Amino acid sequence: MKIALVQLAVSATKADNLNRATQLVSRAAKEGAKLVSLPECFNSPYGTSYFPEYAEKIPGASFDSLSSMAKENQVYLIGGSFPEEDNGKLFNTCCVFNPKGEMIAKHRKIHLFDIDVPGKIRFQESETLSPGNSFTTFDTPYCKVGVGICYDIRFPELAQVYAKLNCKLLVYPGAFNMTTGPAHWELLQRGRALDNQLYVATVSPARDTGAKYVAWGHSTVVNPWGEVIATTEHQETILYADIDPAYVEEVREQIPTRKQKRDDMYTLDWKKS
Ligand SMILES: NC(=O)CC(=O)C(=O)O
Repeated sequence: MKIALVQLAVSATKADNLNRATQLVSRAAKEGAKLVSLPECFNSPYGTSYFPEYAEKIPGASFDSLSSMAKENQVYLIGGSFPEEDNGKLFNTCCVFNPKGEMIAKHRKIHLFDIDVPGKIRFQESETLSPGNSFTTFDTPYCKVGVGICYDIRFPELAQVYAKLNCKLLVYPGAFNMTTGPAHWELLQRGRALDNQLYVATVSPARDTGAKYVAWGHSTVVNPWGEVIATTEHQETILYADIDPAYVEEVREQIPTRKQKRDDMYTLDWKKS
C-alpha cells in the first residue's frame, strides 16, 4: 500500500488551508497513494487561543471538504485534525474517511499536550480542550490502521493496545516543536515501531517561523525493524512510502517477542473497547 503524508503549510486562513489540502490530496492520489494523511491542526494555526475561534461541528464545513477529497480521489483519508466543538466542549479531532467519502473513524486526542519546559516551551492544551476517551482503528484492504494524535505517541500503552488489536500501521498526525522535535520526534516513532513491530507514520504541518508555535516538520515513516524508510525536512511537501503488511509478519517471526511476553508476570490491561 502506497501511503502519502501531506506536510501542509498551514496558514491562519482556513479557506486557503482547505484549498491547499484539496490540491495536495489530489496530487498524492495521482501519484498512486491509496491512503493519504493530513497533519495535526491542518486547517488552523496550532495554539490554545486559536482552538475556540477555528472550532467546527462534525459534520461541518471542514468535515464536508475532507469527505469530498476522499471520494473524488478514491483514497482512504486521515483528515489530520481540527478543533471540534461538541456540546460546549472542544476536542482535537481526526476524522477518517473511506474512498466513498464516508467517515469510518473519529479520534479525539486522548492525551492532552500539557508541558512546561522552563525557558523553552510551556503549552497547556487543557486550557481549552477536553480529552477523547476512545481507541481508534479502521480497516483497509491492506491492513488495520491505528490512529493517535501527536502527544498520544508518547504513551507506549496506546500503541501496544493497537498492536494487540492487530494494527500493522499506526498514523500520528502531529506537530512537535523546535524543542521537543529534535530531541524526541524520531526517537518516539522508532520506539513505537520497534516495540510493536509495525509501521509508524507521523505527519507534521510544514514549519512557519512566523507562527506563535513553530512546528518541527520532519514527517516520517518507520518500518517494523525500526528503520526510517522515508523522511523530509520542514517545508511543504508530500512524503510517500510503501507499507508491506507481509514484512510485519516476517519481522514478527524472526524476533518473536509477541509470543515471548511473560503474561505470567505482567499484562497489558485496557478498559475501553
Ligand atoms: N504537540 C503535541 O501534542 C506534542 C508535542 O509537541 C510533544 O510531545 O513534544
